[in-house]
Amino acid sequence: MSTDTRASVRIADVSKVFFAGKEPVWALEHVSVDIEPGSFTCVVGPSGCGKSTLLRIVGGLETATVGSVDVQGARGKIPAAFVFQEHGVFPWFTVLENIAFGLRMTGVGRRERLERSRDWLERVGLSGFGDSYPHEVSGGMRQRIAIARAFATDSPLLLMDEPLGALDAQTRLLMQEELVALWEAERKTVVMVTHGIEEAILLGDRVLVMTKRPGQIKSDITVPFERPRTMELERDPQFAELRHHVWELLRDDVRATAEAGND
Ligand SMILES: Nc1ncnc2c1ncn2[C@@H]1O[C@H](COP(=O)(O)OP(=O)(O)OP(=O)(O)O)[C@@H](O)[C@H]1O
Repeated sequence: MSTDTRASVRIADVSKVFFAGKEPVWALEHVSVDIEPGSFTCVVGPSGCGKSTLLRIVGGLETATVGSVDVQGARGKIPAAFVFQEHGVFPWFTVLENIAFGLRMTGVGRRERLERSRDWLERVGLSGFGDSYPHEVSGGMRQRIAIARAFATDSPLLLMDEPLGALDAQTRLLMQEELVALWEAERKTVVMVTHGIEEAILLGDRVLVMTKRPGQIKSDITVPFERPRTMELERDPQFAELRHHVWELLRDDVRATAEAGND
């Protein structure tokens, strides 16, 4: 494995304020996290606590008001590849062209682009759909395209914002297993925002639990389960215990957020 596939992230005392309406909105306050190369970090927290903002700051789509983010090892042209919940694929490109898009942006030649994209097409189970357009495939398949595109780039850092959030419950379960297997084969550095506690524990090496807004890191949990992991893990009593622990950490802040009507 080349060292290109690994990136580390140092988030140092990051705070973020938005000035959009009458009042400034503090989205994040004093967030410090070190992310190890090749690790899978999941971020959970109440709605509107600043999870996406944190991810966007790490990926350079937003700037921190205070503090800094340092990404090491991201030497390619695309320092971080994003996967969003929806609208992550271009409707005017075929499935194969969508996967190849990230490679095109990094200047990979046509032949290699096609080769790598076809490989990824197969790895995400879409071999027969290379020439289809996104509207011709299911929502689950569209997310597979977005995930394949992110993995196919040379970016050593993948930032995923609720990548499975728009899928129906059963497709989501299947995709969780697929995602964990893909990642275990690649070991890129991943930071993933999710509302799913089970998902975070199944996929992550580590779960960062955030407080309500302004988001702070309330707890930094190391997930103790061996890899490779499958859904079977959910039957482990230790899994249930950890899920309960994370929910206990979240419950009051989730309730307070809901009662305040924050989104
Ligand atoms: N560009 C922006 N301008 C103004 N306010 C913003 C902007 N982006 C985010 N916010 C506000 O910052 C806060 C944090 O938003 P963010 O989307 O990061 O939360 P989140 O935890 O990802 O939410 P959710 O779980 O609901 O997706 C929210 O109150 C949001 O309204």
